[in-house]
Parts: sequence; structure tokens; C-alpha cells
Amino acid sequence: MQAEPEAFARGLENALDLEMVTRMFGALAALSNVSLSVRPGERRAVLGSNGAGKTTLFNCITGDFLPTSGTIRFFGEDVTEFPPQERVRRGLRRTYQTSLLFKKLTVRENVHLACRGVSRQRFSFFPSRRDDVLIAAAEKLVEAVHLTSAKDKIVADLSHGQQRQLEIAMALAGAPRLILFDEPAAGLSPAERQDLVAILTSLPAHIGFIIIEHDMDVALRVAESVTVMHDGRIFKEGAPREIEADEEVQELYLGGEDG
Ligand SMILES: Nc1ncnc2c1ncn2[C@@H]1O[C@H](COP(=O)(O)OP(=O)(O)OP(=O)(O)O)[C@@H](O)[C@H]1O
Repeated sequence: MQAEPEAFARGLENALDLEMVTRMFGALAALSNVSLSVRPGERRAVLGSNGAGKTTLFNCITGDFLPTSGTIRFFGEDVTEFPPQERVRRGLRRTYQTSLLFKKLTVRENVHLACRGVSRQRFSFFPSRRDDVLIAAAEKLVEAVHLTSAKDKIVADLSHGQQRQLEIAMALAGAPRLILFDEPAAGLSPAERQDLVAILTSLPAHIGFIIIEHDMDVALRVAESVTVMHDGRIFKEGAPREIEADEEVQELYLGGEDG
């Protein structure tokens, strides 16, 4: 389908458009005039040393923080002032650095609750007629994150890596169009990192994501585009190979504390 010319002008073809987004904390600009566009289905890595503004960027996109100034559009709609739940309803998801899982429930129960929560906009422990559909959806998500053999395990008994995989399944509940992954490889073993790369690269093509990741190997393998941040600003954007070979980026980031 051909989009209207004005639609292109307004950025309707993009999953996400940030225009001059600034977020102040007192006198500190955690984000400073950040403009960024992500196409539907695009996989983007956001790199940058500690304090570069990556998490603040995610918080502004999700609505956990409102920007001090600037505009955020999600699939063409101005969501700048929307609360987080309204963005979830439109297909935006995120994972956090800290786990938000129900530790005493099984893998399957966690994913099922996520599916129910997203479908009704709240968590409920009472069954409904749609439950069989949601249970089937949950099974598929458990499989997509390679947890089928652990599906009846209590979350507290999972390895750290399995818990991170489960968080991805939770983010996939409903009909996500864009997922923000916040350091999904943190604390994973090399084998678990391989598994993570396989999971992320096997996601359905229409689901885009932005990944904050300190593990360059993981980030550059799963992403098709890279944004490097520094001091709350966008320092560089490009394809993984360009960014990897960029001398200024190497000096700033790859050769630094996180490289
Ligand atoms: N809630 C807050 N209150 C005050 N300052 C904050 C807050 N959140 C972030 N900052 C500051 O904003 C700047 C950017 O922080 P942010 O967490 O976005 O960086 P980051 O790139 O995600 O870093 P890291 O890799 O360490 O997570 C930092 O100087 C940080 O101290």
C-alpha cells in the first residue's frame, strides 16, 4: 500500500520518531536534542558508555519519564504525553535491567499472565473464555524463547539466563510492534549469549527492536543499525560494520571501559 505524501512528511512510515527530545534532571541534560527514527521491523542497537543517556532514552520512549521538550511519535501518532500503558496498548514493550517476573509461578504461568495482562490491560487470576487462546499463545512464546523444556519450572528455580529468556517471552505477549531490550545479555554465560542471539534473530520480521547492550558482539550480531550515544547526544549512527570500523567510536567507546 502506498502511503500519502503527507504521511511520509509526518513520519507515518516509521515505527518511532523522536524529534529534538531533551530530558533534564535539574541542570543535567540526560538527553539533549535527540532525534532518531526507527522503521517498522528495524533492529537497532544503542551503544554508549555509562551515563550516555541510553536508559533515559528508553524511559522517554516508554513514557516512564516525560521529556522536558521534544516530540515522540509511535507509528505516526504523537505519544509524547501518553502514559506507559497507552503505549503498551499500541504495541510498545520493554524489558528492564532488573527482573519483573513472578518468581513463585511457573514459566508458563508467567507468560500466560503477561498475555492476559496485555489483552485486558490488567492482570487477573480469574479464568475467562479467551483463556484457551491465550494459553496456546503463551505456549508459542515459551517455545520462541527456547524454554519449552523448562515450561513447568518455578521461575525461582530457573538459571539467570533462562529468566532473561522468559522476560523476552513476556515482552512478546500481545501484539508488539517495537520492543526495547535493556541489556538482555547482562550476566549471561557465553552459551546463553549464543542462545539470546538466536532468539533475537528469529523474532518475526514485523517486530522491530531497540537493544541497549554493552556486549558489542551480541549488539552487532542482532542489529542492522547502530546509534552511539555520548553525553546525552547522538554521537554517531550507521551500520554495524561502519560503527565497528569508525575510529572516533573506537576511541570513545570500544577502547573505553565497556569495550
Ligand atoms: N532519575 C534520575 N535522576 C537524576 N539523574 C538521573 C536520573 N536518571 C538518569 N540520570 C542521569 O542522567 C544521565 C544519563 O543516565 P542514563 O541512566 O540514561 O545513562 P545510561 O547510558 O543508561 O548509563 P548506564 O549504561 O550506566 O545504564 C546520567 O548522568 C545519570 O546520572
